Amino acid sequence: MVKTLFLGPKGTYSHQAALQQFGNRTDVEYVAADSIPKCIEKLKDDHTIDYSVIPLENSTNGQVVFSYDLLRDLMVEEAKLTTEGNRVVSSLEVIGEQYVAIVHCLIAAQLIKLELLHTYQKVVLHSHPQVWGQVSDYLAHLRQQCPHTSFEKVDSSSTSEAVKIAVECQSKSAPGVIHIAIAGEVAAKLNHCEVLDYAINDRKNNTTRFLVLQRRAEAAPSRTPHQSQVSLVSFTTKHDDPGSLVDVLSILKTHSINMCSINSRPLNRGTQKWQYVFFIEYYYAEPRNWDAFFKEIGSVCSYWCLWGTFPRNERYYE
Ligand SMILES: O=C(O)C(=O)C[C@]1(C(=O)O)C=C[C@@H](O)C=C1
Repeated sequence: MVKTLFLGPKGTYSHQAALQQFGNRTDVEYVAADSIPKCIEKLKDDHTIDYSVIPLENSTNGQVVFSYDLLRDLMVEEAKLTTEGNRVVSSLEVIGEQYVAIVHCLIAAQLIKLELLHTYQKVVLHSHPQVWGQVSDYLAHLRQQCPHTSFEKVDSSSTSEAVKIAVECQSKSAPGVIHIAIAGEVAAKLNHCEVLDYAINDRKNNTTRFLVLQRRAEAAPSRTPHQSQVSLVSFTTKHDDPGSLVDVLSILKTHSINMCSINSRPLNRGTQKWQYVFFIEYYYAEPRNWDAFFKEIGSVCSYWCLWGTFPRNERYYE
């Protein structure tokens, strides 16, 4: 048996991503983690775990910063331990990606007509913080429909956990207060709840991208990427050098490598502010001189980490 971690409990979109990655295998045990950091920490430290699935970005409201910050912290932490020059050889590597269609629903313990929501004094909404930016227009409209109702948002560790919490809170709530979770339909079914409204995300093609990670195999063959593969690299520049970021990106251009994403997160190093870790992803059409490419990257970065090279999931193009 192999074990994969996902942000639980069952019924989360992360659970769906893990099922998509391993679903047709019969030798996989799905282990729910109660936070995104635990998905990384347990994979790193618990060698009975083989894989982990974490959300990375959403097509409506962008980066899942919790995950980017975990990769940043791991690179900074391991820069002190495992480097070849200024290349950080991280203990984890990315081996795949999954795309999950996000279809949010309004979910409650008991069925009520949406048009009666305005009769409540208070609506308490529960969901994962990444969700609020995916349903902001919908919630603004809902508030307009309920001018005398107060609304409160409560963050939870995941969408499916939000459903469980809404049910627990409802059983103890005062009259006139209703607890509603925003999650997927599977989470409603698993918790025997009612869907009050369906597909409430502001953008109907709302999709979240997930990364699949494993511990880096000690003697990992340095993967020379093949066509339609993607590489994820994080790096810090020599901040005070003018054009230091351009120096890194121009190496991609020199080697005719196409960057398909760039993100940054605060470096949070000591008391210095406004310094960043950059994350880039790239792919290319023909094989490259990777040794030369990596040598040049290393020459202009403070330190850098190749998180992995993995097949481009065809759902990227949908
Ligand atoms: O809470 C879940 O269901 C998750 O899988 C986490 C997560 C996220 O962190 O982005 C994944 C997809 C959605 O965008 C909402 C939440």
